[in-house]
Amino acid sequence: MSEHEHHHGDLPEGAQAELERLAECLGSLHDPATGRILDELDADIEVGYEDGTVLVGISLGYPCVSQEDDWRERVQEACMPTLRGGPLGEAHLQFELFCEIPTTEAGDVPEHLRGVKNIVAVASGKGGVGKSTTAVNLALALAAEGASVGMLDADIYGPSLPTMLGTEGIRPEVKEHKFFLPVEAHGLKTMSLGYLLTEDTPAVWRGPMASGALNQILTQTLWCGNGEELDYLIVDMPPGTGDIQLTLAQKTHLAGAVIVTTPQDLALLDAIKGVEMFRKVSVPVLGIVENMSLHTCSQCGHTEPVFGSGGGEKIAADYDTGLLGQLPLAMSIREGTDRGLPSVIADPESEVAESYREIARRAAAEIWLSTEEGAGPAIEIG
Ligand SMILES: Nc1ncnc2c1ncn2[C@@H]1O[C@H](COP(=O)(O)OP(=O)(O)OP(=O)(O)O)[C@@H](O)[C@H]1O
Repeated sequence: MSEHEHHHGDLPEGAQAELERLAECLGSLHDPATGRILDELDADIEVGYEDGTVLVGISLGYPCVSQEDDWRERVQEACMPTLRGGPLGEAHLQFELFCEIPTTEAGDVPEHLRGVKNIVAVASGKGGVGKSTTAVNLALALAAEGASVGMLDADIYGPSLPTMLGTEGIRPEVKEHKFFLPVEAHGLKTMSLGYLLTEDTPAVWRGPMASGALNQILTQTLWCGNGEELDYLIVDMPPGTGDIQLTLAQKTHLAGAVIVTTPQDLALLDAIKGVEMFRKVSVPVLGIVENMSLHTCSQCGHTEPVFGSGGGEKIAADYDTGLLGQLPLAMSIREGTDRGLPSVIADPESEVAESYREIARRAAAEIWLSTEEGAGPAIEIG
């Protein structure tokens, strides 16, 4: 992410006070991902003046490049009434949005995880609810919003990442006889048990071998070489809330967890177990994603809640967490992951892709809130 520039210029008379008023107006802008105003956030607001141009910069703690035009419009709207008729009334307004991704402090970070700023688990109480599909689209959406992202497929029962990203058959390179190098795909750094287990691995061996192999890829994947950083590492957890999941949650120094559920009652009960599991190990639950919540008939366009409605919202309220978003049961979502092109990259302009990006911004904004609680905004004028 780019560094802030500092702007100085010869200020017309009365301009300093004008810039201060502008900064004040900007502080009351609403941030859609957190639902708070900038004054309540640890957002940096910079207001400057140079050669007939008023320069405004806002820096947020989650990736959101797709939102720059929207912010520009709102900044213009907020500033114009103040500027009009004042000493800077003739000035142009130039706006830039910055994203500065915070780091979740994780105590003693092992060598292979150094440089990974935030590890996020995507979990579900039971299998088949679309956890892996959500995880891969979330990872791609964070990357589309400007973050550097890795994805670890820790689903020992059915590693699906290679299929979802079209990387089947690739074997990770090994560095210094010690580390696996992640496999790059669609801008993500990825690692999966699927790269290590072959089709010939006998089914009876899969369980025990898989947990050994999982331990190996957890401790031996070199996510960041040469001083690079990774903003987010998304971990696709094995489904369920048993010992494996609990150990994994404890071992991976998580910044937070996203729980995926369908609106069916049973899946919801399982989702509650998921929320409780992460609470037990003090991992913040970033929110709930309700998957397959509506079905749009491809024939007539009619939309209906096949598995019931409002469930995700209810757990979110009952368990003091947020509903990050809802995804419809859509053929395009399944087809995308089946052919190695998840919705976010197959059709970035689609409503589904926008839903995933919104979920990504909200989840990342929750991490920002949990790392910066109570810090307050920094305002620079000059
Ligand atoms: N919103 C959706 N609409 C249509 N199909 C979906 C949707 N979400 C997921 N699917 C499909 O449902 C199937 C199961 O999804 P996925 O593998 O993501 O679930 P999972 O919860 O990770 O399962 P597992 O427990 O096997 O790991 C896949 O074929 C996937 O393409």
